[in-house]
Amino acid sequence: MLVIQNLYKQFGSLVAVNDFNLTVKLGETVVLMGPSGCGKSTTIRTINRLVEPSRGRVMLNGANILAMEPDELRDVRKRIGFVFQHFNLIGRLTTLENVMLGLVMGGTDRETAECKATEALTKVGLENHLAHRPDQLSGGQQQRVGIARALAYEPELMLWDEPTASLDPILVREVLVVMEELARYRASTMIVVTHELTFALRVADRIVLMDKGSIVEEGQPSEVFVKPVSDIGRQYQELIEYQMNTQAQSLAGKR
Ligand SMILES: Nc1ncnc2c1ncn2[C@@H]1O[C@H](COP(=O)(O)OP(=O)(O)OP(=O)(O)O)[C@@H](O)[C@H]1O
Repeated sequence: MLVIQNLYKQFGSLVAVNDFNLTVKLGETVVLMGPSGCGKSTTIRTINRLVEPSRGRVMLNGANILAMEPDELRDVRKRIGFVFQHFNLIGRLTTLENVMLGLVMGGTDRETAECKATEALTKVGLENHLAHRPDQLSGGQQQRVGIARALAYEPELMLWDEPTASLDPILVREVLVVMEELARYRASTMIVVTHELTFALRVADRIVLMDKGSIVEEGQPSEVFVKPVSDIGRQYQELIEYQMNTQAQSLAGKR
């Protein structure tokens, strides 16, 4: 279980995350949404201290990540997968080597690392691309390598920071399909920052809406998007209605 208590982050005079509290159950998928600049990325990055929060507690299975010494932090980070918007693959390494690299650097022997990396790449449907280099892959495939890199650690918690944001719409789908499968399989607890409404509607167990650094609303998609209680929630509701109406009208026009 992940328990985030009073998480707070200030950049100079700007409060980016303002007393954020959230409890995430094992295997749950929480989607964090909100307007640009409301603090989603900063929140998710403070969980494993890619960004050092100003104060708060992040308890993963009872241990406070924010109070950990470097050695302990390094160990706990092996149990937390992070998928970024930019895949940051190493161009001269193959797909397999890119996924193996972190494991080997973390002390896993090469044979075990190769086994785990192959298994992770198979989970994301890239078992036939092990020897390819990043420039031989599409953006969607490159992001799937990024996902496999996180999965290879068999993480108990996966943090996703806008994993589809740098992909064109056709490639977005292939990444969302992989994410959806992972969420349904409940292999790990997932916190996903995304603007992908369809994914949020279909896959999230819980939606957390943020505005100006604070949580303004949370609940199941059917609550937040159907009976919103916040302005941000109402804006998403209108957007969903608009998209559904537009699609219905264009379908009707084609008949
Ligand atoms: N390293 C930093 N130094 C100073 N200010 C920062 C830093 N990182 C983020 N901020 C500011 O903190 C606020 C929250 O940023 P954050 O990236 O967390 O928002 P976000 O909701 O993820 O936005 P987006 O959806 O556009 O990615 C913004 O005002 C941003 O400019």
